[in-house]
This record gives sequence, C-alpha cells and structure tokens, in this order.
Amino acid sequence: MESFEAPTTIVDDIDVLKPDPQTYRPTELPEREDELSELHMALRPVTMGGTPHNCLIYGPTGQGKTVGVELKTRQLEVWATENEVDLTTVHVRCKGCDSSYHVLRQLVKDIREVRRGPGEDKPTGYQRKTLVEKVLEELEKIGGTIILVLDEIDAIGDDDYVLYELSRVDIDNVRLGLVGITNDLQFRSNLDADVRSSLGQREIHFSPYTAGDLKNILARRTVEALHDTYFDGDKELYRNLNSDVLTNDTIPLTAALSAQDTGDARQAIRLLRYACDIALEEDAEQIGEDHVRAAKSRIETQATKQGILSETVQRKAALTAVTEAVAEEQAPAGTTDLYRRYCRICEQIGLEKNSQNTFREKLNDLTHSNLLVKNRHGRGRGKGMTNTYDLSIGLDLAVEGLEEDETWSYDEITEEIREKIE
Ligand SMILES: Nc1ncnc2c1ncn2[C@@H]1O[C@H](COP(=O)(O)OP(=O)(O)OP(=O)(O)O)[C@@H](O)[C@H]1O
Repeated sequence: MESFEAPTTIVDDIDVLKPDPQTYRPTELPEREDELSELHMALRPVTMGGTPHNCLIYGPTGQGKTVGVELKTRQLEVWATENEVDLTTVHVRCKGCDSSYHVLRQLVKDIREVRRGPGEDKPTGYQRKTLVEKVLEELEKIGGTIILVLDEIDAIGDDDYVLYELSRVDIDNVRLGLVGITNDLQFRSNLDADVRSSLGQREIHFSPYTAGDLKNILARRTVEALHDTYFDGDKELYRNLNSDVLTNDTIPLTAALSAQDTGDARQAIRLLRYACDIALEEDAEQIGEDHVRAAKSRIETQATKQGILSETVQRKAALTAVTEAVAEEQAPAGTTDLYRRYCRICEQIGLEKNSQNTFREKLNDLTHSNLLVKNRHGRGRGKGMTNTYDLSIGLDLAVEGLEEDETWSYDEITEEIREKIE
C-alpha cells in the first residue's frame, strides 16, 4: 500500500491552491486596484461619520468580487476599531435563496449570528412583512454603521421586494449601506427603477481577467504553495517568478486556457491545482505543460459527466438513442431513425414514450447542453431540409457518463452499447 509519509519535492502548502475562500484568502488583489478604489470611495463616508453609499458590484464569475469586498470591508473594520467607530459588516450569501422571502429569513439568521454568535436558526412561519420588521429590529439592536453585503443577490430573480424594503430603511441609530454582488449582468436592468437608483448609487464593474492578470494571480499563489518558487525582485509579477518545480510554460498555458474560456481566476487556480495533483500522483519533480493539459481534459470529462447526470430521464433516453447510433457507426442520424431507437429503448426500460415532435425538442435541448451537434441538410431538390444529430462528446465518454449515472440505472442498455464498441 502507498505510504502517506512519502515526501513531496513540489508542494509546500497545497491549500493555497484551493480556490475555496474557507481554505485560503488572498490578502491583496493588485489586479483589482481600480475597482477596489471605487469601492473605497463608496465606503469612505464612514470615516467622516457619514452613511456609506449603496453599491452594486457586477461581473462574471471568479473575478474577485467576493474576495475584493471582503478585503475592503475588513480594512474598514480595522480602521473603525482603531478609531473607536461603531461599524458592523454582515455578509449574507444569497445563493439558494430564490425569493425575497428566503433572503429575509437568511438575513434575520445572519444578523442575529453577528450579535449572538453562530448557531441561530432561520425563522419560520412568518410573512414577508413580519420578516422585514424582524430585520429592522435586529439592525436597530446592532446600531451604528452597518454594511450589509448581499452576495449573489441575483438569486432572487425578479422578486426584488427585499431590496425595495432595505433601500428604504430609516432607523434613528443606524447608518446602513448596502453592497449587492451579482454575476448576472441582466439583473441590474431587471430591477425596479427605484431599487435600481438606490442600490446602484455606485456601480462597480469587474471585467474578466486577461491572461496577463491570471499569470500574475497564479504566480503569487505558487510562491506560497510550492517549494523553490519565489519572486526575483520586489514586484510580485509573473515576469519576476523563478521556480525549480514549474516548467516555463506551465503558468502561461494555465492562464491562456482559462482566459480563452471566461477569464475566471477560480477556474485557473483549480486547473493549476489539478495539474499539481497529477504531477504528485506521478511523483514528478516538476509540474509541466502535460500535467496542465491532462488536468484540463479530466476537468472537462468530469463536467460532461456532471452535465449528463443533470439531464432529465427523457433527455437521457434521447442521448442513449444517439449514443447507440454512433456506436453502430450510423451517425450522424436523422430524427426518424433516432426516434425508432428511442421508442425501442423506452419499451425496454418501461419509460413512457414522447411524441416524435417532443422527442425532437429533447434532441435540441441536448444540442444546447453541448452534448449533441445538429446539422441541417437539404433532402434534394424541392424536398426541403432535414436535421441530423451526432454526439459532440467522445463515444466512450457518453457511455461512461450514462454508465456512472445512478439515476439512469438501465445497465442492460449501456452494456449492449458497450458490446457494440468493443
Ligand atoms: N486578483 C486576485 N488575486 C488572487 N486571487 C484571486 C483574485 N481574484 C480572484 N481570486 C481568487 O479566485 C477565486 C474566486 O474569487 P471570488 O469568489 O472573489 O470571485 P467572484 O467574482 O465573487 O465569483 P462568483 O461571482 O462566482 O462568486 C477565489 O479563490 C479568489 O481567492
């Protein structure tokens, strides 16, 4: 059996390569100097005995919005303690709260926890209006200046009641500033005009990181995470990085692959971490380009399997029909052929059959999920057009995805397909 004692020549502190804020939080974000300076200006009235401006922070996922707001509010808290200013920050994660009602319940719990410590339950059985009153009572009990950060606030969708109420809060002993964070660019324009003008007193946009930004972000992480990796010179920039455990192309490739995609720092850090894990598995002395490419492919494989897992049973039946056609080398296949296969599969597993039109919709849904590709062809002069479908992922991956999916436990069908490939 492998020993856990095996020494590693690569890693110093592996947790630094986790994009999870509970494990590691950067202490500076030089790539966000401008955005954080705007936030600084919005919060600055606190230092003059005033009320912070409300802000709406928006930008795609993994752009340092959450970590940036946390850094700035913490910096302000330190200043407030040193200057004996009564300041409280409440950071509310709205993910999963799909309505104002759920955000209000979360708010009551989080604000109570700020006062009394962890372990509060979310209140149940109250109407929205009563929950608003409870939030106000809690804010009043805290008093002073309060910054309420509503992270992933787009979770509430069109139901902006909670924002409407919070933006009108008027409590004698409280100076309240709201900071909304969202990665849904459409969210702002869908808000009620009053809420938009109140919450968006200051709007701060976090645009996607470039490959250059990502190289610097990754370089700083590797200096803390890896052995024999350090900056030459006082500027913590990729161009000053020296490392015995990274080959020259590792960081540029990781950054380029992530920048091509969405410029997401979380994704870039995760990719490097995965490459590092593969290098460790291989007992390699350096993390190289091959490890990054292997990591990218494993991540994509996992994401595809996850994608298959999250499809409905009817779509999985449609996907199985296309997979079978590919295994028999009969793809790209037309809707009629695929529908015939689908009907047979439904009979085999006892699934209710959809009409051919509904089946076609399922195929198109799978095309939108990037599991299938659709092509339109002419049937010949004057005979109109026809659609054919093929897998957009590898055949093996499609079969593996269906095999590993416990909600699609029709082993005899996937076994039959497997036999056709082997
Ligand atoms: N400039 C940066 N320097 C170092 N690490 C960064 C930087 N920007 C982001 N990160 C890291 O990337 C990850 C994602 O950051 P964060 O959660 O702040 O993104 P976000 O924009 O709030 O994303 P989401 O909208 O998905 O919540 C975290 O691990 C964070 O530490």
